[in-house]
Amino acid sequence: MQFSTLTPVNVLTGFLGSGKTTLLNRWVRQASMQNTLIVINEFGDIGLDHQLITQSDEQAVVEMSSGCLCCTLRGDLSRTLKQAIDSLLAEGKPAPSRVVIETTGLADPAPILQLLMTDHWLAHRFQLDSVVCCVDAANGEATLQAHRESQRQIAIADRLLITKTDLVDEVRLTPLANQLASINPAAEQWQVVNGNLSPELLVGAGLFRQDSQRYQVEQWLKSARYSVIHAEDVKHEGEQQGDSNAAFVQPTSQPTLTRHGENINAFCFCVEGLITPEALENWLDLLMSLMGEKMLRIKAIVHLTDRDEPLALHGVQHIFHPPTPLPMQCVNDRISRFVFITQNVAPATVAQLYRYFTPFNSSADSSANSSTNEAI
Ligand SMILES: Nc1nc2c(ncn2[C@@H]2O[C@H](COP(=O)(O)OP(=O)(O)OP(=O)(O)O)[C@@H](O)[C@H]2O)c(=O)[nH]1
Repeated sequence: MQFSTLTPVNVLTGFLGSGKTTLLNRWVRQASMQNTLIVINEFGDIGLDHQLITQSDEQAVVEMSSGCLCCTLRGDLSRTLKQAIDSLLAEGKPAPSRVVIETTGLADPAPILQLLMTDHWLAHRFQLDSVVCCVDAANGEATLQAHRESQRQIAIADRLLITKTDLVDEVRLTPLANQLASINPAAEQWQVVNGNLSPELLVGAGLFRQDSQRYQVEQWLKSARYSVIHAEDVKHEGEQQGDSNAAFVQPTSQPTLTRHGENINAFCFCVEGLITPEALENWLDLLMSLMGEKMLRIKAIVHLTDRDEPLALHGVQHIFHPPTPLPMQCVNDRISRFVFITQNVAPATVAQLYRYFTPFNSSADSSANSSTNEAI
């Protein structure tokens, strides 16, 4: 098995004023962050954040201003990284061993993740390690109610940092923490004052861990944190009425909706038994063409009929990373698990569309054990 040599990328997001720069300033001073390239994206011609970052010989800081990386500056990320790396090499310095991208406070992180997957130059050199999102303990709840961008930043994150906890008491903190968990049940939550947090807690959420040279499947997928819907529980109308051309009926489990207008749904869809590559491709194609914009993030471990080893899939909106074949010993069973983080997509819809491409009983002839996941 060839191990990944791609440079890890950490995306630091969070709403305006949530404490990103304060955190970054502390973060990059840590010894483990030596040889990190920091990319700061700011609105406006005169960016200030980069001036707030303590610079040293060990790190390079580059700034991308005059627009937002998630909309107008997409093509500029590869150019910026390439130029920065070229000038480091020209100065006789090593290529960076990590890249941290601080987004603007209004950025939707999804397009930035997409960019890492779709830009040829980037995809062959870098891989996402974690999305870290700062949430202001004092203003977080109000921001969540008012700004869709904030909901999406939280939904897509691997780590949620509740900042400025010195400004609020437990009575205000607990509802915010619960709210964040309802939007993103799998993200680790940490409380941070003035950016003071161990850097190890910010990295290492990716599938491949550089430090251990191993794939950490369950730490990456965190499927047990989500409410679960099983393919086997979704009834096809034809199974009840003997009419294979009929439409689908509702599955047994109902979606859990957050109390936000945007209804961010995070759930895990499990399939026991092997899936044909055709069924997987057709199902995902249909999902992406019907509701790609609403698919904030998809992670999956899939067992297919045409191969022994499992595949890891990672998608953002309608874009998928090339599948990563995993060593068999990375997983404990042969259950395929799809984690969906969506905006306004009901688990029922995802499950019903899956059944559309799988003939009756195809998922029932499994020798796999039943899932160990539990609904939240
Ligand atoms: N009391 C308190 N203030 C904090 C904390 N973290 C950050 N701040 C302050 O909050 C303000 C905004 O922090 P920044 O780090 O600039 O936030 P940002 O997310 O980079 O802001 P934008 O670049 O505007 O999106 C600054 O005045 C910080 O000093 C904290 O933990 N406690």
